Amino acid sequence: MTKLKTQWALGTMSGTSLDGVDAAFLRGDGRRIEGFGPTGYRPYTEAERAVLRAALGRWPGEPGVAEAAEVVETAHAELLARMIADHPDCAPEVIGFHGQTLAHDPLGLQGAPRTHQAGDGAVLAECLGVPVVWDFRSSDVMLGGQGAPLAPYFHFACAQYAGMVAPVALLNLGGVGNVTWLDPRAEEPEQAGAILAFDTGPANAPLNDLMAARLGMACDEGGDLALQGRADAAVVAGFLTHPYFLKMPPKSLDRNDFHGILDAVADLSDADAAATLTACAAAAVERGAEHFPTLPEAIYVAGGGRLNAALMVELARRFSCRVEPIEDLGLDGDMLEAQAFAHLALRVAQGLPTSGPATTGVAAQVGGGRLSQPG
Ligand SMILES: Nc1ncnc2c1ncn2[C@@H]1O[C@H](COP(=O)(O)OP(=O)(O)OP(=O)(O)O)[C@@H](O)[C@H]1O
Ligand SMILES: CC(=O)N[C@H]1[C@@H]2OC[C@@H](O2)[C@@H](O)[C@@H]1O[C@H](C)C(=O)O
Repeated sequence: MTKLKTQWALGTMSGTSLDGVDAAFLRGDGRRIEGFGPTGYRPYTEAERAVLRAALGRWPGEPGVAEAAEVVETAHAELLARMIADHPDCAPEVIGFHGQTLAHDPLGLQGAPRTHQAGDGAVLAECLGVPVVWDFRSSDVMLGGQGAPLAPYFHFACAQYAGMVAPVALLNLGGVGNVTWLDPRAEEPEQAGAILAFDTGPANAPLNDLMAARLGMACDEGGDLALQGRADAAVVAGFLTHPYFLKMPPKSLDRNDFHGILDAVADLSDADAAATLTACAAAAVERGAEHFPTLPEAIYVAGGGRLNAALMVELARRFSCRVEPIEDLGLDGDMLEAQAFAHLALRVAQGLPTSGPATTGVAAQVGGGRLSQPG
Protein backbone atom coordinates (compact mmCIF):
# COMPACT_ATOMS: atom_id res chain seq x y z
CA MET A 1 0.00 0.00 0.00
CA THR A 2 1.37 3.47 -0.92
CA LYS A 3 2.66 5.48 1.99
CA LEU A 4 0.55 8.59 2.45
CA LYS A 5 1.55 11.88 3.98
CA THR A 6 0.29 12.66 7.49
CA GLN A 7 -0.79 16.28 7.81
CA TRP A 8 -3.11 18.70 9.56
CA ALA A 9 -6.44 19.57 7.98
CA LEU A 10 -9.18 21.94 9.09
CA GLY A 11 -12.78 20.89 8.44
CA THR A 12 -16.05 22.79 8.65
CA MET A 13 -19.76 22.08 8.82
CA SER A 14 -22.75 24.37 8.63
CA GLY A 15 -25.57 21.95 9.38
CA THR A 16 -29.25 21.75 8.52
CA SER A 17 -30.22 23.35 11.86
CA LEU A 18 -28.73 26.65 10.61
CA ASP A 19 -27.33 27.37 14.07
CA GLY A 20 -23.79 28.26 13.02
CA VAL A 21 -20.45 27.03 11.69
CA ASP A 22 -18.43 24.28 13.40
CA ALA A 23 -14.74 23.89 12.61
CA ALA A 24 -12.17 21.37 13.77
CA PHE A 25 -8.53 20.45 13.18
CA LEU A 26 -7.67 16.81 12.49
CA ARG A 27 -4.32 15.15 11.82
CA GLY A 28 -4.12 12.12 9.59
CA ASP A 29 -3.30 10.76 6.16
CA GLY A 30 -6.86 10.33 4.86
CA ARG A 31 -6.85 6.62 5.73
CA ARG A 32 -6.05 6.71 9.43
CA ILE A 33 -6.69 9.43 11.99
CA GLU A 34 -3.60 10.28 14.00
CA GLY A 35 -5.29 12.75 16.33
CA PHE A 36 -7.78 15.53 16.80
CA GLY A 37 -6.93 19.21 17.33
CA PRO A 38 -8.71 22.33 18.60
CA THR A 39 -12.28 23.15 17.58
CA GLY A 40 -14.23 26.37 17.10
CA TYR A 41 -17.79 27.59 16.59
CA ARG A 42 -19.23 30.74 15.07
CA PRO A 43 -23.01 31.13 15.48
CA TYR A 44 -24.98 32.85 12.76
CA THR A 45 -26.61 36.10 13.85
CA GLU A 46 -30.41 36.26 13.67
CA ALA A 47 -30.11 38.42 10.53
CA GLU A 48 -27.74 35.93 8.86
CA ARG A 49 -29.99 33.01 9.78
CA ALA A 50 -32.95 34.81 8.20
CA VAL A 51 -30.98 35.18 4.94
CA LEU A 52 -30.11 31.46 4.97
CA ARG A 53 -33.64 30.41 5.84
CA ALA A 54 -35.04 32.53 2.99
CA ALA A 55 -32.76 30.71 0.53
CA LEU A 56 -33.64 27.15 1.64
CA GLY A 57 -34.83 25.03 -1.26
CA ARG A 58 -33.24 27.37 -3.81
CA TRP A 59 -30.70 26.63 -6.55
CA PRO A 60 -27.74 28.70 -7.81
CA GLY A 61 -28.90 31.83 -9.62
CA GLU A 62 -32.26 31.95 -7.82
CA PRO A 63 -33.29 34.90 -5.63
CA GLY A 64 -31.52 35.13 -2.26
CA VAL A 65 -28.86 32.55 -3.08
CA ALA A 66 -25.98 34.98 -3.70
CA GLU A 67 -26.78 36.70 -0.37
CA ALA A 68 -26.83 33.32 1.41
CA ALA A 69 -23.48 32.37 -0.13
CA GLU A 70 -21.99 35.63 1.10
CA VAL A 71 -23.24 34.96 4.64
CA VAL A 72 -21.71 31.47 4.54
CA GLU A 73 -18.36 32.69 3.15
CA THR A 74 -18.11 35.59 5.63
CA ALA A 75 -18.90 33.43 8.67
CA HIS A 76 -16.45 30.73 7.60
CA ALA A 77 -13.68 33.19 6.72
CA GLU A 78 -14.03 34.87 10.10
CA LEU A 79 -13.94 31.62 12.10
CA LEU A 80 -11.21 29.91 10.08
CA ALA A 81 -8.90 32.94 10.01
CA ARG A 82 -9.21 33.18 13.80
CA MET A 83 -8.54 29.45 14.32
CA ILE A 84 -5.53 29.40 11.99
CA ALA A 85 -4.05 32.46 13.77
CA ASP A 86 -4.74 31.01 17.24
CA HIS A 87 -3.24 27.57 16.54
CA PRO A 88 0.04 27.92 14.65
CA ASP A 89 1.03 24.39 15.75
CA CYS A 90 -1.81 22.95 13.64
CA ALA A 91 -1.14 24.90 10.40
CA PRO A 92 -3.52 23.13 7.97
CA GLU A 93 -2.26 21.91 4.61
CA VAL A 94 -5.85 21.74 3.41
CA ILE A 95 -9.32 22.95 4.45
CA GLY A 96 -12.46 20.86 3.96
CA PHE A 97 -15.33 23.32 3.44
CA HIS A 98 -18.81 21.74 3.35
CA GLY A 99 -20.85 24.94 2.95
CA GLN A 100 -24.56 25.21 3.71
CA THR A 101 -26.93 22.80 2.01
CA LEU A 102 -29.79 24.83 0.56
CA ALA A 103 -31.29 22.17 -1.69
CA HIS A 104 -30.70 18.48 -2.38
CA ASP A 105 -32.42 16.59 -5.20
CA PRO A 106 -30.24 13.56 -5.99
CA LEU A 107 -33.05 11.75 -7.80
CA GLY A 108 -33.73 14.69 -10.13
CA LEU A 109 -37.36 14.99 -9.06
CA GLN A 110 -37.23 18.70 -9.98
CA GLY A 111 -35.12 18.27 -13.16
CA ALA A 112 -31.55 17.05 -13.42
CA PRO A 113 -30.15 15.37 -10.26
CA ARG A 114 -28.30 18.02 -8.26
CA THR A 115 -27.36 19.22 -4.82
CA HIS A 116 -26.56 22.73 -3.68
CA GLN A 117 -24.19 23.77 -0.90
CA ALA A 118 -23.93 27.56 -0.68
CA GLY A 119 -20.48 29.12 -0.40
CA ASP A 120 -17.55 29.28 -2.83
CA GLY A 121 -14.41 27.44 -1.73
CA ALA A 122 -12.26 29.43 -4.17
CA VAL A 123 -13.17 32.63 -2.28
CA LEU A 124 -12.06 31.04 1.02
CA ALA A 125 -8.81 29.66 -0.47
CA GLU A 126 -8.02 33.16 -1.69
CA CYS A 127 -8.70 34.94 1.58
CA LEU A 128 -7.15 32.29 3.88
CA GLY A 129 -4.13 31.40 1.70
CA VAL A 130 -4.76 27.65 2.14
CA PRO A 131 -5.99 25.09 -0.46
CA VAL A 132 -9.71 24.39 0.02
CA VAL A 133 -11.63 21.24 -0.93
CA TRP A 134 -15.34 22.00 -1.39
CA ASP A 135 -18.47 21.00 -3.31
CA PHE A 136 -18.05 17.50 -1.89
CA ARG A 137 -21.42 16.15 -3.02
CA SER A 138 -21.97 17.19 -6.67
CA SER A 139 -19.79 14.64 -8.45
CA ASP A 140 -21.38 11.79 -6.50
CA VAL A 141 -24.87 13.02 -7.45
CA MET A 142 -23.87 13.52 -11.08
CA LEU A 143 -22.61 9.93 -11.17
CA GLY A 144 -25.96 8.65 -9.89
CA GLY A 145 -25.27 8.63 -6.13
CA GLN A 146 -27.33 10.15 -3.33
CA GLY A 147 -24.55 12.68 -2.54
CA ALA A 148 -25.08 11.87 1.15
CA PRO A 149 -24.23 10.75 3.72
CA LEU A 150 -20.52 11.48 3.28
CA ALA A 151 -19.40 11.02 6.87
CA PRO A 152 -19.29 7.16 6.70
CA TYR A 153 -15.67 6.80 5.49
CA PHE A 154 -14.72 9.09 8.36
CA HIS A 155 -16.88 7.09 10.80
CA PHE A 156 -14.95 4.00 9.76
CA ALA A 157 -11.65 5.74 10.56
CA CYS A 158 -13.10 6.90 13.91
CA ALA A 159 -14.02 3.36 14.93
CA GLN A 160 -10.49 2.17 14.13
CA TYR A 161 -9.01 5.18 15.95
CA ALA A 162 -11.14 4.31 19.01
CA GLY A 163 -9.86 0.70 18.91
CA MET A 164 -13.19 -0.94 18.03
CA VAL A 165 -12.89 -4.62 17.06
CA ALA A 166 -16.53 -5.55 16.37
CA PRO A 167 -19.32 -4.03 14.24
CA VAL A 168 -20.77 -0.83 15.67
CA ALA A 169 -23.16 1.85 14.42
CA LEU A 170 -22.43 5.57 14.51
CA LEU A 171 -25.63 7.59 14.52
CA ASN A 172 -25.71 11.34 13.87
CA LEU A 173 -28.83 13.10 15.12
CA GLY A 174 -28.82 16.61 13.64
CA GLY A 175 -31.72 18.18 11.80
CA VAL A 176 -31.77 14.97 9.78
CA GLY A 177 -30.48 11.64 11.11
CA ASN A 178 -27.85 9.50 9.42
CA VAL A 179 -26.28 6.24 10.47
CA THR A 180 -23.22 4.20 9.54
CA TRP A 181 -23.07 0.50 10.38
CA LEU A 182 -19.44 -0.53 10.05
CA ASP A 183 -17.07 -3.41 10.66
CA PRO A 184 -13.74 -1.97 11.87
CA ARG A 185 -11.95 -5.28 11.17
CA ALA A 186 -11.99 -4.44 7.45
CA GLU A 187 -8.78 -2.91 6.07
CA GLU A 188 -10.47 -0.02 4.29
CA PRO A 189 -14.00 1.43 4.23
CA GLU A 190 -14.20 0.78 0.47
CA GLN A 191 -13.92 -2.98 1.09
CA ALA A 192 -17.12 -4.98 0.42
CA GLY A 193 -19.09 -5.53 3.63
CA ALA A 194 -17.18 -2.90 5.64
CA ILE A 195 -19.95 -0.29 5.73
CA LEU A 196 -23.64 0.38 5.23
CA ALA A 197 -24.81 3.98 5.59
CA PHE A 198 -27.91 6.04 4.93
CA ASP A 199 -30.09 8.87 6.26
CA THR A 200 -32.50 7.43 8.83
CA GLY A 201 -35.17 10.13 8.56
CA PRO A 202 -35.96 13.45 10.17
CA ALA A 203 -34.30 13.79 13.58
CA ASN A 204 -34.45 17.17 15.37
CA ALA A 205 -35.76 19.34 12.52
CA PRO A 206 -39.51 18.68 13.01
CA LEU A 207 -39.17 19.00 16.79
CA ASN A 208 -37.31 22.32 16.40
CA ASP A 209 -40.02 23.55 14.02
CA LEU A 210 -42.70 22.60 16.55
CA MET A 211 -40.90 24.34 19.42
CA ALA A 212 -40.41 27.47 17.32
CA ALA A 213 -44.01 27.59 16.09
CA ARG A 214 -45.71 26.90 19.43
CA LEU A 215 -43.34 28.22 22.09
CA GLY A 216 -40.88 30.47 20.29
CA MET A 217 -38.02 28.23 21.43
CA ALA A 218 -35.13 26.91 19.32
CA CYS A 219 -35.35 23.30 20.53
CA ASP A 220 -36.72 21.01 23.24
CA GLU A 221 -33.78 21.60 25.58
CA GLY A 222 -32.73 18.31 27.16
CA GLY A 223 -35.97 16.76 25.88
CA ASP A 224 -37.71 18.27 28.93
CA LEU A 225 -41.03 18.93 27.19
CA ALA A 226 -41.20 15.52 25.48
CA LEU A 227 -40.48 13.81 28.81
CA GLN A 228 -43.72 15.35 30.17
CA GLY A 229 -45.84 14.07 27.29
CA ARG A 230 -47.04 10.79 25.76
CA ALA A 231 -46.31 9.79 22.22
CA ASP A 232 -49.37 9.21 20.03
CA ALA A 233 -48.86 5.68 18.71
CA ALA A 234 -51.22 6.20 15.75
CA VAL A 235 -49.26 9.24 14.55
CA VAL A 236 -45.97 7.35 14.86
CA ALA A 237 -47.45 4.41 12.92
CA GLY A 238 -48.72 6.82 10.23
CA PHE A 239 -45.29 8.46 10.02
CA LEU A 240 -43.69 5.06 9.37
CA THR A 241 -45.89 4.53 6.31
CA HIS A 242 -43.93 7.28 4.48
CA PRO A 243 -42.46 5.75 1.27
CA TYR A 244 -38.95 6.71 2.42
CA PHE A 245 -39.01 3.84 4.92
CA LEU A 246 -39.77 1.32 2.19
CA LYS A 247 -36.71 2.33 0.16
CA MET A 248 -33.64 0.18 0.36
CA PRO A 249 -30.45 1.98 1.47
CA PRO A 250 -28.35 3.81 0.50
CA LYS A 251 -30.80 6.72 0.56
CA SER A 252 -30.71 10.37 1.58
CA LEU A 253 -33.13 13.09 2.54
CA ASP A 254 -33.72 16.78 2.10
CA ARG A 255 -34.59 18.62 5.34
CA ASN A 256 -38.11 19.34 4.04
CA ASP A 257 -38.95 15.88 2.69
CA PHE A 258 -41.19 15.18 5.69
CA HIS A 259 -42.91 18.55 5.83
CA GLY A 260 -46.39 17.17 6.59
CA ILE A 261 -45.29 15.65 9.88
CA LEU A 262 -46.18 18.81 11.83
CA ASP A 263 -49.79 18.68 10.61
CA ALA A 264 -50.11 15.19 12.08
CA VAL A 265 -49.48 16.52 15.62
CA ALA A 266 -51.50 19.74 15.22
CA ASP A 267 -54.28 18.55 17.58
CA LEU A 268 -51.97 17.28 20.32
CA SER A 269 -50.89 19.23 23.41
CA ASP A 270 -47.41 20.76 23.30
CA ALA A 271 -45.91 17.99 25.46
CA ASP A 272 -47.66 15.16 23.59
CA ALA A 273 -46.69 16.66 20.23
CA ALA A 274 -43.05 16.90 21.34
CA ALA A 275 -43.14 13.33 22.68
CA THR A 276 -44.66 12.13 19.41
CA LEU A 277 -42.09 13.82 17.17
CA THR A 278 -39.33 12.49 19.41
CA ALA A 279 -40.75 8.99 19.13
CA CYS A 280 -40.94 9.40 15.33
CA ALA A 281 -37.23 10.29 15.16
CA ALA A 282 -36.34 7.21 17.22
CA ALA A 283 -38.74 4.96 15.29
CA ALA A 284 -37.08 6.06 12.04
CA VAL A 285 -33.73 4.88 13.38
CA GLU A 286 -35.26 1.58 14.52
CA ARG A 287 -36.79 1.06 11.10
CA GLY A 288 -33.48 1.89 9.42
CA ALA A 289 -31.59 -0.53 11.64
CA GLU A 290 -33.55 -3.40 10.06
CA HIS A 291 -31.11 -2.99 7.17
CA PHE A 292 -27.98 -3.51 9.31
CA PRO A 293 -26.05 -6.62 8.19
CA THR A 294 -25.66 -7.66 11.86
CA LEU A 295 -26.72 -6.29 15.24
CA PRO A 296 -23.96 -3.84 16.21
CA GLU A 297 -22.18 -4.14 19.54
CA ALA A 298 -23.41 -0.64 20.36
CA ILE A 299 -24.92 2.45 18.72
CA TYR A 300 -22.86 5.57 19.42
CA VAL A 301 -24.80 8.79 19.05
CA ALA A 302 -23.36 12.12 17.85
CA GLY A 303 -25.03 15.43 16.98
CA GLY A 304 -27.29 17.63 19.10
CA GLY A 305 -29.90 14.87 19.47
CA ARG A 306 -27.68 13.00 21.94
CA LEU A 307 -28.32 15.86 24.40
CA ASN A 308 -32.07 15.22 24.24
CA ALA A 309 -32.77 12.78 27.10
CA ALA A 310 -36.23 11.91 25.78
CA LEU A 311 -34.77 10.94 22.40
CA MET A 312 -32.01 8.86 23.99
CA VAL A 313 -34.60 7.01 26.16
CA GLU A 314 -36.80 6.39 23.11
CA LEU A 315 -33.81 4.98 21.23
CA ALA A 316 -32.53 2.83 24.07
CA ARG A 317 -35.88 1.13 24.56
CA ARG A 318 -35.99 0.17 20.88
CA PHE A 319 -32.63 -1.63 20.75
CA SER A 320 -31.22 -4.69 22.50
CA CYS A 321 -27.67 -3.34 22.09
CA ARG A 322 -26.27 -0.38 24.06
CA VAL A 323 -27.10 3.16 22.88
CA GLU A 324 -24.47 5.62 24.13
CA PRO A 325 -23.28 9.15 23.43
CA ILE A 326 -20.21 9.07 21.20
CA GLU A 327 -18.18 10.63 24.01
CA ASP A 328 -17.99 7.01 25.30
CA LEU A 329 -15.53 6.43 22.45
CA GLY A 330 -13.53 9.52 23.44
CA LEU A 331 -14.95 11.46 20.45
CA ASP A 332 -16.58 14.91 20.39
CA GLY A 333 -20.25 14.58 19.46
CA ASP A 334 -20.58 18.27 18.61
CA MET A 335 -17.66 18.38 16.21
CA LEU A 336 -17.85 15.05 14.43
CA GLU A 337 -19.20 16.48 11.16
CA ALA A 338 -16.58 19.24 11.00
CA GLN A 339 -13.90 16.62 11.69
CA ALA A 340 -15.44 14.46 8.96
CA PHE A 341 -14.84 17.17 6.36
CA ALA A 342 -11.23 17.61 7.54
CA HIS A 343 -10.74 13.85 7.05
CA LEU A 344 -12.51 13.91 3.67
CA ALA A 345 -10.36 16.86 2.50
CA LEU A 346 -7.28 14.78 3.33
CA ARG A 347 -8.76 11.90 1.34
CA VAL A 348 -9.34 14.16 -1.66
CA ALA A 349 -5.81 15.58 -1.34
CA GLN A 350 -4.42 12.01 -1.34
CA GLY A 351 -6.60 10.85 -4.24
CA LEU A 352 -8.71 8.52 -2.09
CA PRO A 353 -12.47 8.05 -2.66
CA THR A 354 -15.01 9.84 -0.45
CA SER A 355 -18.11 7.75 -1.25
CA GLY A 356 -19.08 4.48 -2.84
CA PRO A 357 -21.89 1.98 -3.42
CA ALA A 358 -22.35 1.26 0.31
CA THR A 359 -22.60 4.90 1.38
CA THR A 360 -24.36 6.89 -1.34
CA GLY A 361 -25.39 4.10 -3.69
CA VAL A 362 -23.16 5.46 -6.46
CA ALA A 363 -22.12 2.70 -8.87
CA ALA A 364 -18.38 2.90 -8.17
CA GLN A 365 -16.03 4.68 -5.75
CA VAL A 366 -16.10 8.47 -6.18
CA GLY A 367 -13.46 11.01 -5.19
CA GLY A 368 -15.80 13.95 -4.63
CA GLY A 369 -14.81 17.53 -3.98
CA ARG A 370 -13.21 20.36 -5.93
CA LEU A 371 -9.77 21.57 -4.90
CA SER A 372 -9.18 25.35 -5.09
CA GLN A 373 -5.65 26.65 -4.64
CA PRO A 374 -4.99 30.14 -3.30
CA GLY A 375 -4.10 32.46 -6.21
N1 LIG B 1 -29.17 20.54 24.82
C1 LIG B 1 -29.96 20.09 23.84
N2 LIG B 1 -31.14 19.51 24.13
C2 LIG B 1 -31.95 19.05 23.16
N3 LIG B 1 -31.67 19.14 21.85
C3 LIG B 1 -30.52 19.72 21.52
C4 LIG B 1 -29.60 20.22 22.47
N4 LIG B 1 -28.55 20.74 21.83
C5 LIG B 1 -28.80 20.56 20.52
N5 LIG B 1 -29.99 19.96 20.32
C6 LIG B 1 -30.64 19.63 19.05
O1 LIG B 1 -29.64 19.34 18.09
C7 LIG B 1 -29.78 20.22 16.96
C8 LIG B 1 -28.42 20.56 16.43
O2 LIG B 1 -27.77 19.37 16.14
P1 LIG B 1 -26.52 19.36 15.17
O3 LIG B 1 -25.69 20.56 15.45
O4 LIG B 1 -25.95 18.02 15.28
O5 LIG B 1 -27.28 19.55 13.79
P2 LIG B 1 -26.78 20.06 12.40
O6 LIG B 1 -25.34 19.69 12.21
O7 LIG B 1 -27.17 21.48 12.24
O8 LIG B 1 -27.71 19.21 11.45
P3 LIG B 1 -27.34 18.07 10.37
O9 LIG B 1 -26.44 17.10 11.02
O10 LIG B 1 -28.68 17.53 10.02
O11 LIG B 1 -26.71 18.82 9.25
C9 LIG B 1 -30.49 21.44 17.50
O12 LIG B 1 -31.18 22.10 16.47
C10 LIG B 1 -31.42 20.82 18.53
O13 LIG B 1 -32.58 20.32 17.93
C1 LIG C 1 -27.45 16.97 1.62
C2 LIG C 1 -26.92 17.20 2.99
O1 LIG C 1 -26.33 18.23 3.26
N1 LIG C 1 -27.10 16.22 3.87
C3 LIG C 1 -26.62 16.31 5.25
C4 LIG C 1 -27.80 16.45 6.20
O2 LIG C 1 -27.35 16.50 7.56
C5 LIG C 1 -27.35 15.16 8.07
C6 LIG C 1 -27.75 14.31 6.89
O3 LIG C 1 -28.55 15.25 6.16
C7 LIG C 1 -26.55 13.92 6.01
O4 LIG C 1 -27.00 13.24 4.89
C8 LIG C 1 -25.76 15.11 5.49
O5 LIG C 1 -24.66 15.50 6.27
C9 LIG C 1 -23.70 14.63 6.79
C10 LIG C 1 -22.58 15.41 7.36
C11 LIG C 1 -23.13 13.61 5.81
O6 LIG C 1 -23.10 13.83 4.61
O7 LIG C 1 -22.65 12.57 6.29
